[in-house]
Amino acid sequence: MALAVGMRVLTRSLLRPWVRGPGATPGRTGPVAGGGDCVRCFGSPRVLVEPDPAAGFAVMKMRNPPVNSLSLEFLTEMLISLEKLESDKAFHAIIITSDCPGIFSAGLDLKEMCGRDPTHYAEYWKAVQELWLRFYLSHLVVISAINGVSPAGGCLLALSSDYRVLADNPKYAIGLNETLLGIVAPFWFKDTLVNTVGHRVAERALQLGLLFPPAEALRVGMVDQVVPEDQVQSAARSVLAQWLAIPGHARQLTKTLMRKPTADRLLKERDADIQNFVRFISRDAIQKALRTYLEKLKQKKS
Ligand SMILES: CCCCCCCCCCC/C=C/C(=O)SCCNC(=O)CCNC(=O)[C@H](O)C(C)(C)COP(=O)(O)OP(=O)(O)OC[C@H]1O[C@@H](n2cnc3c(N)ncnc32)[C@H](O)[C@@H]1OP(=O)(O)O
Repeated sequence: MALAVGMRVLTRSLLRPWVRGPGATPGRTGPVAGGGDCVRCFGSPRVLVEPDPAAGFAVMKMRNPPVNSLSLEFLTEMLISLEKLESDKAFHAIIITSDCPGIFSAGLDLKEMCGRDPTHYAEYWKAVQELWLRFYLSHLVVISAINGVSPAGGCLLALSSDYRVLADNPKYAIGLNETLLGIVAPFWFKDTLVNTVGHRVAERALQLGLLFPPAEALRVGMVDQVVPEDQVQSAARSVLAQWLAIPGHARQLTKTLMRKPTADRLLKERDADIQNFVRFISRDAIQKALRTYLEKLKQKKS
């Protein structure tokens, strides 16, 4: 409920054309982060959407610096952008990528899960569930152009797409590393991983909290392609052509056939999953583990 209200408010206030200033209207030319012009860009403070309706796709750029951590606001903005693209018949695909150098997404925002009250935890978890459900089941082709490190929730986001292209940089590790934080990946994170890499690889990766560098990620099937860093976006665009050449209804029904049983499990147990999360994350020991982890991240700098 709170998420629905939050989304309505954000839809009105944030989903505006990228063009700034008085009289800005959708469809005008405006500045793109990093220079150049962008025709018909739109978005919100944390999500820039560069549509190419003639080609049938849009690039969704995450820009929640410094690390694209998935805060409640950021999740909500991503959902709104996705919804907008899904409801426009001009779009058949999206490429999701990052605008933060070296980071695809640092995963769930630890500050949303630390030192807050149970109502907040419940609202946050509902938004995390929603993001996964919407991306995992989207009728659009979703390609991840992974141009940075992507632990935990960042990896989940990538795993929710239909195809993953990873930049070949040894720093760009990807995986569900929750156990390293002293927390547990919920069953739908686990199921998404199992569906991608198989049971044995997932079992080992989850227990050890493995973060796979590119060559390893490709070997175990966590990503579909590894390319030189400067070719991630072009490789994602190239592969999209293959996906878009398939009759849309057949591809969509097949995607649903493959993914619905996994999504249904969460849909059936959604409230219980929220309660589990709130109980788990509220435990003193878990709060302590998260605080220690955040502290370690800070100390790493000094
Ligand atoms: C019985 C079963 C019940 C199950 C119930 C459910 C249980 C809970 C499930 C929860 C699932 C959780 C999923 C997650 O996604 S948890 C998040 C995991 N993410 C990570 O481990 C990544 C942490 N970050 C890093 O490793 C590095 O920051 C990174 C490699 C991404 C970038 O390094 P870099 O050196 O470039 O940047 P800094 O480390 O200096 O970070 C810059 C600032 O950003 C802050 N930061 C980083 N990551 C996060 C984050 N995930 N959330 C919030 N904030 C983050 C970092 O602290 C720095 O902040 P300051 O500038 O203020 O110091």
